[in-house]
Amino acid sequence: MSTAGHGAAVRIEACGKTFADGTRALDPATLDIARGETLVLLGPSGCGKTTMLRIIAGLELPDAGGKVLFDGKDMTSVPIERRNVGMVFQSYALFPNMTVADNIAYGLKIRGVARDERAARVAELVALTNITGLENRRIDQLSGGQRQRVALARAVAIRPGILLLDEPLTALDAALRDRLRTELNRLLRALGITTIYVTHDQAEAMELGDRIVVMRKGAIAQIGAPREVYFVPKDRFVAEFIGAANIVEAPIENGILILPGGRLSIEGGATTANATVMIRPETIRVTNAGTEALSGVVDSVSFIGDRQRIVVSGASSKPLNVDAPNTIQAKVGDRVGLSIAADALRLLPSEP
Ligand SMILES: Nc1ncnc2c1ncn2[C@@H]1O[C@H](COP(=O)(O)OP(=O)(O)OP(=O)(O)O)[C@@H](O)[C@H]1O
Repeated sequence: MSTAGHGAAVRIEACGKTFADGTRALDPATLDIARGETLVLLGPSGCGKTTMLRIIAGLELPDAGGKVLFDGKDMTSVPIERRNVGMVFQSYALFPNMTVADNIAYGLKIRGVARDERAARVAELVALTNITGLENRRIDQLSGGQRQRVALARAVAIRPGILLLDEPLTALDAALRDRLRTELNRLLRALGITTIYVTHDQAEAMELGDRIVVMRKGAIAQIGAPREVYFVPKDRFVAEFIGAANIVEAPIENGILILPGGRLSIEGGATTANATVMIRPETIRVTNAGTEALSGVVDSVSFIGDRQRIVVSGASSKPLNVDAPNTIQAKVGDRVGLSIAADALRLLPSEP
C-alpha cells in the first residue's frame, strides 16, 4: 500500500472575502498551487491567511466572482465533506475518549473502509508519524506533541488530495516545535499531498514551504521560493517580516551608496536622493578598522552561542545589526571596518 503521490492541483481564482459585518478579510486573489506542492501562507495576525485556507477547505464561500478549482474542477459550492481535504488546526479537535488508533481510523470507518484495511492504514500512519506504541492510549493520556501527531495521522488517513494545516505547531513549546517541524517536512515530502500551511512564523515557513505567500492586510505582498523572498524581498514589509533586516536610507551617487561611515558600491544603484536599501545582518563582515571603505563603532555584543550579534553605530544613519561568527573578538567601543558585498545591498522601492 502506498500513500504517495496523489495530490490535487489547486487554483483559487479572484477569491476575495468580505464578511457580513463589512470586514474586508481578503482582497480578490488568484493563486495556483501545483500538485504535491507545499505552499505556506505567511503573515501577521489578521492578514487573511485563515480566511484563504477556509475558502479552499469549503468552510467559507468566496465573494461573488471567486472560484475554487481542484484539478480544474469547480469546487466553489461543493461542501467540505466532498472536497477530499484533510485538516489540522492549532487545537487538536480529536475525540478525547477514543484511542489513538480509533481517532486515526475514524474517517476511514465513516467512509466504510473494511476493518483489515483500516488496521493496515493505522499501522502505516502510526509508524510514519512516530507514535508507535501509543495506539491504545486515550487522547487525554497524550502530550501536546503526541496529540498533534495523531491529528496529522488522522488528517492524512483518508488520503486527501489536499492537506490544510492552520498553525498546527503554534501551541507547542519551542524545542518540540523545531523537532516536529523537521518531522512534518519529511512526512509531507513522503506523502506527496498538496499542502497549504498557515503560519505567522517565518522559520516554519522557510523550512516547510516550496513557495511562500507573504500576506499583508488581506493582500498578497509577494509569492516566491523561500530563498527568493528572503534575498529578494519586493518591499520593506516583506524584508522585515522575513528574517532580520537592516533598512538603510541614504543617497546613491553613480552606483555608490553614501553613508555617514563610508561609501559602498551597490548593484543597480542609479543616482537617487534618498534610496531605501536592505542589508541582511549575516552579509556584513566585521574586520579591522582602516581596512574597509566603511567603518563604525561597536555599540553592543550579544553572544548567542552559534554566533554573535554585534551592533555597530556610526556606519549608517541607524545602528547596523551584524551577525558575526562567535570567534570574532569585538568589544564595545572598538572601531571596526565593515565589509559588505555589492550584491548584498538590496535596493527596495521607496515608500511614503
Ligand atoms: N466571521 C468573521 N466575521 C467578521 N470578520 C472576520 C470573520 N473571520 C475573520 N474576520 C476578520 O477578517 C480578518 C482576517 O482574518 P483571518 O482569520 O483570515 O486572519 P489571519 O491572518 O488568519 O490571522 P491570525 O493569524 O490572527 O489567525 C481579520 O480582521 C478578522 O478579524
